[in-house]
Amino acid sequence: MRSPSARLRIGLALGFCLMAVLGALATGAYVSQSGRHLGADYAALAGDIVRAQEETAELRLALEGLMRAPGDSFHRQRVGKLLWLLPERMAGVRQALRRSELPRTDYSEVLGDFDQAAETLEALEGALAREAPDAGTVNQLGGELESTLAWAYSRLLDSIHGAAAEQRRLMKRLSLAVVVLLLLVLMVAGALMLALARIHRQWLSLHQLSVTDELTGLANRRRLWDRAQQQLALNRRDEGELSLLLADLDHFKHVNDRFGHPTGDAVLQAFSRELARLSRESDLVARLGGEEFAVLMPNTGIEGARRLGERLREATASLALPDRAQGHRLTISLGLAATHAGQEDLDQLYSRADTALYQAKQKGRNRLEIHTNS
Ligand SMILES: Nc1nc2c(ncn2[C@@H]2O[C@H](COP(=O)(O)OP(=O)(O)OP(=O)(O)O)[C@@H](O)[C@H]2O)c(=O)[nH]1
Repeated sequence: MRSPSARLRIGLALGFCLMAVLGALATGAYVSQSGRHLGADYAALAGDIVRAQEETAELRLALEGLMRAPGDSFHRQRVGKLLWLLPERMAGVRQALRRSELPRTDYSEVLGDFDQAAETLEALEGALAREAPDAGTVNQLGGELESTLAWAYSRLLDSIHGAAAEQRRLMKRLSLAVVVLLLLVLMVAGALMLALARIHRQWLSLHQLSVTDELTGLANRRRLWDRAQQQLALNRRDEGELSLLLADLDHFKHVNDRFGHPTGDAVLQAFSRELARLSRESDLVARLGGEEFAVLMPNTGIEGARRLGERLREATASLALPDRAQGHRLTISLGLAATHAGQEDLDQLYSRADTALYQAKQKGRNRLEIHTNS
């Protein structure tokens, strides 16, 4: 037994396949139909027909002229030429029609008219071939020929104009379809770009959150670790120095117990601001957790780092605390270690700085201790 959601998925997939097949069939039919219409050269065919119409009328006039002046060689030559030209023209139009995209039903009657005109033409040639052609017969046959062909050609022109109009309609529809398609593509591309930009923004803010301490806005332990690893790798190449200063607020439990946890938070935030203010831009200031902080100082040796530590220790003692903690004297203990040319890994450097911090606590707090590598 399939679950309802599986059935729904199968139904959707089948529906999609059906729509895709129907869409493909409809598109194929439309494209082949349009292709036939769009590819047809109706202008050339119409041109041939108009010329044939003119020549038919010309034949009748030439016949009348010849009957008025039977000895006139100009009329004789003209008639002779047109009698040769007319069947040629009909054969040409016949062939063009066969090759054209016009449906046969549109011109089958015209082909019948052509057959009839061919017979009339034959009779006309017979009448003209007599020694003394009868003007009445010749003019009558000429008139019949003209009216048969004029009617046939005008019906043909109507069909061609209809087909050409259809061709123009198709062109318009196709152009509209192309514009709509283009707009759709642009809309989809735009929506895709917006979605990507949004995902990218969300990813950036998520990444930022994952490396930031929520309470203080400082870097967190993970960020400090990443940055320290990079810096140690760099120092191995440029033989630079790297100092790590650990700072731990003294008797912070007492702050929480006496003023409450929210005030303790506010004290941590005030201290963080001071720590960030006193550090250089190239330093990385982080909260490692609880009341323990760290400052990673690239290209800084023990002496420079010690000066920052002392400044920080003094600034903490005179730090303006939140109202509820007024009267409390905040102090910190600091542990410092430095390494040269990335000789140690981060765990070793951290461990030495932590040992120095432990010593500072042991020696009475509110002091800075240095762990040298000797
Ligand atoms: N308000 C607040 N307190 C915290 C936070 N994280 C840790 N603490 C408190 O920090 C105090 C740390 O106490 P201890 O580890 O005993 O250290 P301490 O009291 O500072 O004593 P020493 O480090 O030995 O000077 C505990 O009371 C924790 O509850 C925090 O995010 N906010």
